[in-house]
Amino acid sequence: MTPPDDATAPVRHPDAPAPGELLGAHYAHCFGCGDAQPHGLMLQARAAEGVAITAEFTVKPEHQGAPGLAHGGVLATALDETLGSLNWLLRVIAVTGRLETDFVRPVPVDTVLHLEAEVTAVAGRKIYSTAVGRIGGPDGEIAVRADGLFIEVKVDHFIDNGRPEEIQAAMSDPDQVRRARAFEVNP
Ligand SMILES: CCCCCCCCCCCCCCCC(=O)SCCNC(=O)CCNC(=O)[C@H](O)C(C)(C)COP(=O)(O)OP(=O)(O)OC[C@H]1O[C@@H](n2cnc3c(N)ncnc32)[C@H](O)[C@@H]1OP(=O)(O)O
Repeated sequence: MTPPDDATAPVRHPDAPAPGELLGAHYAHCFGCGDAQPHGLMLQARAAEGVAITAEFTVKPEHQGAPGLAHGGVLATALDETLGSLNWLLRVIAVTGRLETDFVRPVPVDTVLHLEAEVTAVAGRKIYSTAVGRIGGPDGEIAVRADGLFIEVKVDHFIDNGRPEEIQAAMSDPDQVRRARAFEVNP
């Protein structure tokens, strides 16, 4: 998870959303950010300065592990989704290769998890990033932390591997196609 010596600083794409702008879901059925997943996290991410974002996720009863507490895997999903959203600021399609999480404090149901994440380095197709999640407000105590290593892929990664029903539906959704095309022509 340590960038190699030849890694470079990340470069924000000129067409990246402005600081403060909501990123929006990359896919309506995404468990992390989609608004068509009633039990999903519906995480909302906003661009920040540089190659960084902030995001919020409210823990619902559906997200419990122990009574009244968020499931650790759900918290890892929130971190994964937040880190994955960073790649939209680079205009790169990338998937999680490795995710290291620290669970520092329990997170009760109804808590708003305030996440902040940034890309720290890029080396070829490898994108290194880090995130924290706080409770009790954006400046509250750190409850979770993660480091991510994302690997850049082509859109074919999804077309070749996804279940055909969903791929066909995504390909015929004009918004989804527009977003994928933007990735392809503005790498
Ligand atoms: C119509 C459709 C529209 C679609 C619109 C798109 C929407 C955009 C959706 C985004 C969605 C986000 C959602 C949240 C983020 C997820 O949760 S993504 C889902 C979870 N992740 C996955 O499913 C990934 C599964 N893994 C794989 O597919 C493959 O292992 C990978 C990651 C693509 C890598 O395979 P590969 O391309 O063959 O790459 P490979 O040559 O093995 O490795 C490249 C480099 O990465 C390193 N590497 C690879 N894996 C690892 C690893 N696990 N640990 C450390 N290093 C690694 C290699 O060592 C190598 O390093 P160098 O030799 O260059 O130094």
